[in-house]
Amino acid sequence: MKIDLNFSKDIIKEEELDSYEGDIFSIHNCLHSKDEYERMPLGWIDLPERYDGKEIENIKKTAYRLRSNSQAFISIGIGGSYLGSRAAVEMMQSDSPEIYFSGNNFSGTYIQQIVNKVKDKDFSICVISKSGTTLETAIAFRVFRDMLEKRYGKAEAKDRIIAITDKNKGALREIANKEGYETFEIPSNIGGRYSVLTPAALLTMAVAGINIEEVMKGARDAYSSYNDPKLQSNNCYRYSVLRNILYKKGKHIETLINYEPSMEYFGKWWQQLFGESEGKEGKGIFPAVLQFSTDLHSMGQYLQEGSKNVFETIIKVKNPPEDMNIPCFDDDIERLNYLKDMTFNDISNIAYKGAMKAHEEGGTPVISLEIPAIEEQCFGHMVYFMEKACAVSGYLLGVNPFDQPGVELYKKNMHKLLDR
Ligand SMILES: O=P(O)(O)OC[C@H]1O[C@](O)(CO)[C@@H](O)[C@@H]1O
Repeated sequence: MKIDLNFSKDIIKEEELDSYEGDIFSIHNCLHSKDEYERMPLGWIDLPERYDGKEIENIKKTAYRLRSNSQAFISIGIGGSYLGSRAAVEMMQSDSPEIYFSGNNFSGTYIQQIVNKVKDKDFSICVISKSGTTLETAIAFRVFRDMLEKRYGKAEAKDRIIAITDKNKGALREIANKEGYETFEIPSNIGGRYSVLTPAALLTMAVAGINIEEVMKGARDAYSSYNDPKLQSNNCYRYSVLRNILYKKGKHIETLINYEPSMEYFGKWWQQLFGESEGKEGKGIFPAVLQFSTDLHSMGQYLQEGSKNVFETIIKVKNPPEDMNIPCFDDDIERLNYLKDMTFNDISNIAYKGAMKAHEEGGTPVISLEIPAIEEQCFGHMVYFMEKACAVSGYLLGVNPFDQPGVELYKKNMHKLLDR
């Protein structure tokens, strides 16, 4: 598969893109060099090529067991230990068990609601934290671990708890070793927001019935498609360059727009990926997520006539999984029978074209990415496309796209206030 990329040609000229050829060539060689691989957490870059097939088999086995003994499954984690799996589940889950996500906020209401939902069901959990110390995750884990132990006794509860964390470090690794939980590893050279193609997200996906081998196949396909140092033929690098050109033209906000509601969490995953990677040293594009046509009726006003510091990146799905005809009635009071030969997706396409034209005319540049379908291979491909585009964007901007020093400050303040 491939991601097709188009952009507003009257706002960005091909020559502007071409002028980045040399920079891209150097960044490509740097990212793929042995030195950089040893210096930076770049384990994700060749992961689709070298991943451990045995581990995928083990994930599938564990997922099979959990799917057969659980009506509900709770995936506990935040940020990179949450958003990728939720994105996949919302896009592709088709059957049971019910999947809940916890440990991603401090809301007492939210956690109580999940407790209420699973209290009369057989359930199991996985707790995901690379550092093993994230407070949101750790306290939610306490709640559900306690519930499981009270319900099933310690021995059976143990078989319903999976811990996904660093190989050696952190409190979660310590607990898992002490209690004898089954564990999977988040490789130390892959940061949280780049960890979708590791057990961090793959286990939850597999429990949701998603074919993780196909996800990896899509990522492998993307790995070879975007392993080309030539800017002209590499859509992933072209996307990074377009963003950089627009940033330099004063477009400091990028909105990722989906027309499929099931892709909302893919947008949120993308938002963390780019926000945490680029937003530092007083630099970076602010990533925002919009859902069309819903938000055309609210934020569409801003995009059309508001400050001219925004650009749009639209993800268009060529063949959405479902469609429906527009119903036709004899009396036709609302005068809608003229749509009789159309489907919902036909109208969505027309809304897409109409909004894109209007926004471009209003001075908001549009990059459009087209994917063939919402399915496993496309998901894996898109994840890899965005991860690599994000790393290249960070290098173009001159920031380290793999750290997040700003997030640590919030944690420090919170712990001080909690009197730890
Ligand atoms: O997997 P962990 O260590 O719990 O971290 C979760 C998330 O928290 C952050 O560190 C931010 O606090 C993200 O970078 C990360 O994805």
